[in-house]
Amino acid sequence: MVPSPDLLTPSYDPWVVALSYLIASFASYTALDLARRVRTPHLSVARGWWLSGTIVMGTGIWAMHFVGMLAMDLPITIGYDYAITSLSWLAAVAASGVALHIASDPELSWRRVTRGALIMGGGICAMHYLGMQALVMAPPIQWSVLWVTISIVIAIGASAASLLIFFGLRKLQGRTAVLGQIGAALLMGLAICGMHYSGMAAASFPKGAICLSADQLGGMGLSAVIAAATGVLLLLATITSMIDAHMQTQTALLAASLKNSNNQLKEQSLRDGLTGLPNRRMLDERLRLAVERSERDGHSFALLFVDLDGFKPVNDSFGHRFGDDVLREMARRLTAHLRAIDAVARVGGDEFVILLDNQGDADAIARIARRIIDDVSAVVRGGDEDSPQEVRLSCSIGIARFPRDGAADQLLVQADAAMHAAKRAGGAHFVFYEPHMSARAKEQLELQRDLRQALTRDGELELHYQPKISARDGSLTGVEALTRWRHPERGQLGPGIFIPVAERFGLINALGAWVIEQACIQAVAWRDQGQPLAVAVNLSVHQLRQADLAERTAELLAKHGLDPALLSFEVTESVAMEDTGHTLRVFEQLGEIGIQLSIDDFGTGYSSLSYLRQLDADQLKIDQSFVRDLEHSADARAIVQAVVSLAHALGLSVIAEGVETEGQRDILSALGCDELQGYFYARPMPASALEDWRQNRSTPAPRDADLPH
Ligand SMILES: Nc1nc2c(ncn2[C@@H]2O[C@H](COP(=O)(O)O[C@H]3[C@@H](O)[C@H](n4cnc5c(=O)[nH]c(N)nc54)O[C@@H]3COP(=O)(O)O)[C@@H](O)[C@H]2O)c(=O)[nH]1
Repeated sequence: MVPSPDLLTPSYDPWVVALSYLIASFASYTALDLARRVRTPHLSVARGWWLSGTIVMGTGIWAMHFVGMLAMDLPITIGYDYAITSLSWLAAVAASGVALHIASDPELSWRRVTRGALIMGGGICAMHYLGMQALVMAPPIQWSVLWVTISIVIAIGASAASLLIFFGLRKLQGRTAVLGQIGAALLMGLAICGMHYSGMAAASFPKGAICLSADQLGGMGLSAVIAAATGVLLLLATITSMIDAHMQTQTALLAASLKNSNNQLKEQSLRDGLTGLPNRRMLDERLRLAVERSERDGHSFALLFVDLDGFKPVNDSFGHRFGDDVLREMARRLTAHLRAIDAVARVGGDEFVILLDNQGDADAIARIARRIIDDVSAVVRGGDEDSPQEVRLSCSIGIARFPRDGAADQLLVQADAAMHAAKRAGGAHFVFYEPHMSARAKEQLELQRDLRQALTRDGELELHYQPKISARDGSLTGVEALTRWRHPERGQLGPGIFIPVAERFGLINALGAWVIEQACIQAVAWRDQGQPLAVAVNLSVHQLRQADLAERTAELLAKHGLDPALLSFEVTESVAMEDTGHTLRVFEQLGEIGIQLSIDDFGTGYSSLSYLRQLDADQLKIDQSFVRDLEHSADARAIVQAVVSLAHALGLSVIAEGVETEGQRDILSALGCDELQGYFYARPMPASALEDWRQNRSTPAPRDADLPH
């Protein structure tokens, strides 16, 4: 522009211009940072960030304007009207508030960009030209329409660009996001300054003009206000970064603790709760890796199946707490023999499997097996000071080697078969697997293969139901679901045959889940027929050890819309007494979702009274061995009497199983049993037969197919 002789010619201090650009960029950076956080799902937090962002951005644009004004040097003293200056600040803040609100929307449409840019650009212009109005000049400032238009276009264009940049930045992560944000802030600073200085170019000050507001905000006062505004910006930026650092630490802590919990859960699902040793699942994984390594490197490895001799009597006579101590001690002794590459897992009550990796030498394996037997045979001391206890156990070991003894999936069965051979030889002994031991192993393998298939097919597995009868009035109180397997070649098989196979080969949880779901479906069907009947399901120890048993059960109940009062679980006494801490927790969780719990085969194990009291059970089921002897043995009657009194004292009901005769029924009723179950009333039968039986209680129930046991 050519200077006009009628106009005052302002000059600009380049350092202050640069400072105005820095302030605009800094405000943009802080505002972008705060705006990013407005998108948090927490409403109150989002509002906080929005308010801070609004103030920072508005104040930043405003401060930039006045620093820009400070950069201008006119040959007269100038000052700004207080009220209009405050209004200009408000205009900047309001425009920023609207812009941030738009920026926090999840989607940015062109309509929104246009609206946002118009409001924000309009707000900036309002701030700028109000700010210029605060400079009350006589004669007034002359305006160039062209430059005013250019400044408005720049303001709106810069606002649109800011919104687009802001949305673009959302997709960036980490360092790239920070660099992107710095770039965007520098660009926005340039746009804001561009608007300001083109707006200034639009203003001309006539020669001889005086500033009527010279006595108001100007000179040191203006500098102080700008310094304060910039201070607010800095303060907010510092607070933001402190909060951010805190949040990042919190997030990192949370992520670490989540990872930790996940690892713990994963670890727990692979470990036996009582001994802390790997469980069957983890053993399978170790085996898979050992086979892979062996096939790749040509190494051999050995699997030792270790079964404690005489553990059950110890457990029965000394109690489960001592039994648990013994198992933990045995786990420790077995582990002591291992190298880092080996593994020992607990696969059953008193059964352990040792994997000796990279070891195929029969002599070396035999030496290790001998040492294990010697160690296991050392005395175990336990109990408390008042009643110290000590026992001496031994163990039988079966050994199978890979690849010498055949396919990887048969190894465990072969080691098991060899272990049984060691037992037959009197125990405290180890035996290497020989092919002639395979008959049982082969049968077990075939059964597990067939059972795996049966679980995926319809119709081979089915539930039979055995009625439970009220001892008081003979009414039907519920049924026990008992699984049957219609094997395509072997005919009907009883659970005594296939449940142990399912347990040994890791199929029991799938089978157990199938049983619970079928029981739910049947209970719903009976309920819908208007004849609701509570169904009791037997739980295996492996199911009880599932960390999410209660959760899965609740899901099944919800899926089928079944009232938990129509489903109950039976857990044998010996299982319930093992790993008591865990059992207590699971019983509590199941109780919380409304599942009734019965302690099955009661009297065959060794239950501590205090533990029984803590257990959240509802019923004791007297084992059929006591019922069998009732009519001839005063001891059996005394035991049943004691169990009934104990149960009732603990608030539990009592059911007797295996009732086969009228005499047994009468004695059990007289002794105070609440419910009775047995062939005297009915054998387990399919659901359809049970419906007939129900309708005609006088007709003898159909016989359960003869099952091989
Ligand atoms: N984990 C799971 N265990 C299950 C499941 N289904 C069954 N089982 C358990 O298998 C064991 C054998 O069961 P089963 O061969 O079905 O025998 C049951 C009855 O048929 C039998 N019974 C019933 N009344 C009498 C009788 O008067 N005399 C007599 N000699 N036997 C009788 O008793 C068995 C029921 O026992 P219990 O469970 O203790 O009530 C057995 O331990 C089942 O628990 C399954 O799905 N999962």
